[in-house]
Amino acid sequence: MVVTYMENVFIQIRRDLHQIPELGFQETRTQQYILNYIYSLPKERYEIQTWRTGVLVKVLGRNPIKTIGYRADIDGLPIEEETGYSFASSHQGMMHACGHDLHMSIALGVLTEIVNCPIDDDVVFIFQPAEEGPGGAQPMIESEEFKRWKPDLIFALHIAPEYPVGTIATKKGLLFANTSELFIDLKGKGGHAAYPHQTNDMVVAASYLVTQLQSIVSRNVNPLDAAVITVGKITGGTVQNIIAETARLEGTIRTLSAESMEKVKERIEAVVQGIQASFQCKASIDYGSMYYQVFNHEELTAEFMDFIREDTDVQVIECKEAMTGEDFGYMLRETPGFMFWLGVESEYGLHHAKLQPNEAAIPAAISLLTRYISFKGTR
Ligand SMILES: CC(=O)N[C@@H](CCC[C@H](N)C(=O)O)C(=O)O
Repeated sequence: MVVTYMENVFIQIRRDLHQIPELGFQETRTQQYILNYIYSLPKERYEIQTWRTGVLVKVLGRNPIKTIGYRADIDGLPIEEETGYSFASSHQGMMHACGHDLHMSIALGVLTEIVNCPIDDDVVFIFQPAEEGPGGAQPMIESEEFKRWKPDLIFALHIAPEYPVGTIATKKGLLFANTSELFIDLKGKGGHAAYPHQTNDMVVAASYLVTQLQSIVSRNVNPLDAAVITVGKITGGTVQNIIAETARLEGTIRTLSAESMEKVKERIEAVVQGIQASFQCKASIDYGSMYYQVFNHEELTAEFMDFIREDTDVQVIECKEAMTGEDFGYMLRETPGFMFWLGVESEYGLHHAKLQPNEAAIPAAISLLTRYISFKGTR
């Protein structure tokens, strides 16, 4: 494959951004990088606004009737990178392990193409903070800056390590699950490791709790209506010979339906009450941030899939829904549009310290999305 100068630019941008991952609402260096790049483009072709650590750019159409929205998320994850890249994260304990570095570089590539070759309609590029948490989409939608340029249709992509480069996967209707974070704090009575009868051990209570939580999905949720409870982190205790007075579970709940989310939460509360009674401890539950499901607009999704089938050499796959969460669901609740997976073929998956997306997906996506936006926004 011949890599052109332009392709190299956006691969380099991905690498630059990969080195500076920042957590939700702390993306100040990322924001500055995006702003600096956009300021290098011809100024008469676009308008720009910032919102917290996000950026909104309106590329002005020649004769606009509608506004097309394209959203890219910009935050990283609290993971210590293990890729061995020469351009690995320079921020200790943080990594772009969910591909938002590619999301940003692709969006900047499409933005550049549309600036250089304007279409009829306006296109708003939304660089949104805090997708991984605590959720930037909902407060961004409520902002004056977003309302000022509210799109008439909107789309977003997410990289997919399991699909080859040159593949798009999506479906009409439900694509991603409803999510809720889950934090459970346990407080018992600590003490000497040799005197367990004088204590209420929160390491033991937390262990029982994790095990009991597993029975909710297998025994309380209709097996045809999928759900997930994952406890991703447990902390508790201080040292090997002291019985732990406190423990904390951090996790996430995923359900395909809103009803199952209610049911799962009811059952978690009941199980936690049982733990309080059996271990004579106090427990508190905090659901953190919740994301609304990603539900793709029927006609726009079908049109996008047909566009790919007819107009490009990219392969389109009709995929199943996934238990991933995305706060882009809030944008789709307000504005018709869709989300899709972009194949980047990596041996290691999303949220893995060795995620290594194939960068050939960057120019391919820039080309495809530029053509799609031109098709939607040119009369
Ligand atoms: C695409 C993706 O991986 N999204 C995240 C969204 C996280 C939502 C929230 N922090 C939670 O954990 O519930 C995901 O983990 O699916």
